Amino acid sequence: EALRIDVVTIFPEYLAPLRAALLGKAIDRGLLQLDVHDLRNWTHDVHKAVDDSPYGGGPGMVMKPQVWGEALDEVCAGPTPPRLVVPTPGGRPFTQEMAREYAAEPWLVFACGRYEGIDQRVLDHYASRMPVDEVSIGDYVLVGGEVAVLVMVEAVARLLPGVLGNPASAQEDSFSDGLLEGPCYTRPEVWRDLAVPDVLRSGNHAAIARWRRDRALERTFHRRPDLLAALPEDALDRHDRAM
Ligand SMILES: Nc1c(O)cccc1[N+](=O)[O-]
Repeated sequence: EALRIDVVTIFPEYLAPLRAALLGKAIDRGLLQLDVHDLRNWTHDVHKAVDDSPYGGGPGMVMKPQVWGEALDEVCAGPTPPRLVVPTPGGRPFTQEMAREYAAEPWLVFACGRYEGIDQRVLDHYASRMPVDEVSIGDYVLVGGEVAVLVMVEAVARLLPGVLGNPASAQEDSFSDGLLEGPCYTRPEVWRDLAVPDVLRSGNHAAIARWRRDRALERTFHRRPDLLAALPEDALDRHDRAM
């Protein structure tokens, strides 16, 4: 059963890249189904208003509950409800583990908020009818949720059987040891006076594995010490610790 994805947004054209390249082919092959809906289709005024000023004052505008209610009632209609995913800076961090969870779902609906966000009552109302996840892809300020949906759909779709040539699980293993990927090289042996590290051309597979792990530990230590701290006690051997 192909994963079904619906996206509701005021900028449907922002989701066009999902129909290009690898993901476009996966859609053509029926590995996933993507439908993008313009939220303004559920407005009834001449200005197609989707937002209004915030109760309590403050800058910016808030997206109106009525419009979202009519849109999601229609988009989420079906015998079994979807999982509703709302990208927002105040959400739970999106992780590879969540991508795996989502790839196992039959139906995901993404609600893209703009402005200061969607009236909270929309999330509260739908939480009584289906799972609602408020999810963040990172601690920086975007203009809306559309780009976050591109990120999440790519991370999820690549896990679906048949989407990638070689099964994604192999690449995911690079995360499974909890370290960052180290440097990689290919031909030529020397490029602009920079040579490939000798060990990688030595054919000594034990030395190569050791060198690669050392580079991964070094990089993780310098760029993501939080990942090192999160490693299980027995993940690092004596040599690792001496790095
Ligand atoms: N960070 C952010 C935002 O500023 C607006 C919408 C969604 C997100 N996010 O998913 O991380």
